[in-house]
Amino acid sequence: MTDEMALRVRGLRKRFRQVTAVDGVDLSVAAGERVALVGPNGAGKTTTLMSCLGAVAPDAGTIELLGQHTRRARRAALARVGFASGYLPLPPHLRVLEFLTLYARLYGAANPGEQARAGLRQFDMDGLADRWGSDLSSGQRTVIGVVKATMHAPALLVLDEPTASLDPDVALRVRTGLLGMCREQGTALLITSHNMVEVERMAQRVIFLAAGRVLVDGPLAAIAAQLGQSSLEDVYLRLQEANAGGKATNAGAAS
Ligand SMILES: Nc1ncnc2c1ncn2[C@@H]1O[C@H](COP(=O)(O)OP(=O)(O)OP(=O)(O)O)[C@@H](O)[C@H]1O
Repeated sequence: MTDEMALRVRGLRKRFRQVTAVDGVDLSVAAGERVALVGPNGAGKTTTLMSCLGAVAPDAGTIELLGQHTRRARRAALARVGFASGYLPLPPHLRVLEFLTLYARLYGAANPGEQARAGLRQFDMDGLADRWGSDLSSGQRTVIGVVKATMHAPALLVLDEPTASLDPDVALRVRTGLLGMCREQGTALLITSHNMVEVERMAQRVIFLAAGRVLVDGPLAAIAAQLGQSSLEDVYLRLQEANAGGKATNAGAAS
């Protein structure tokens, strides 16, 4: 882990026609830190992530990825970032190992086949190596997407609802693999999820977004204590209630 920030976003704004999706978001993820972005449907989580990754062009704001301003040096920064979500497709006419080996080659691995196998082992998914992309279930495709996103040991891993379509056993394997990787390699993590148990297990800090704005940002224990709640689920419901009533709660620690 270095002193370099993995991600620093300031004043991010994005509007889609009549909808303000992101309305002045500031957030940061330190090197090696695990942060969850949570909030109700339509809060602006995916738009924030996509802006950070360059897939959405923001209307305003600055984004620094791994010390690089994305307007100037996005490509160099993105080479050290991994991204996975439950909605990315897989090529149907490649076997899983071929697909991963192709990516390992693109990542510049010295031994792409071995790197692909190691990626599958990390998530206990060796059994899928010879399966065709077209034959995988949506959950299996999701896990292979996570393997693809992590094989090159990224400095920052961005995950958009990575376990939404996974059964509890596979979701546990994915979480265990990810946490092991973050600890061993010092990978920073920015994850969105609607599963509050998952957020409690994966994240050291939680950023709660509603209507495109950050309501709370801080370690879960500090937020829970400040709001007098015992679980993230209760914190979530309390914040959503306050936000719906127009009383945004500023319970957060500074990012
Ligand atoms: N390409 C787009 N065109 C028009 N509106 C969009 C587009 N993408 C997102 N939006 C709108 O922006 C708002 C934020 O959407 P976003 O997908 O970022 O929310 P989210 O927090 O990720 O939601 P969810 O939890 O449901 O995935 C929503 O009102 C959505 O309808």
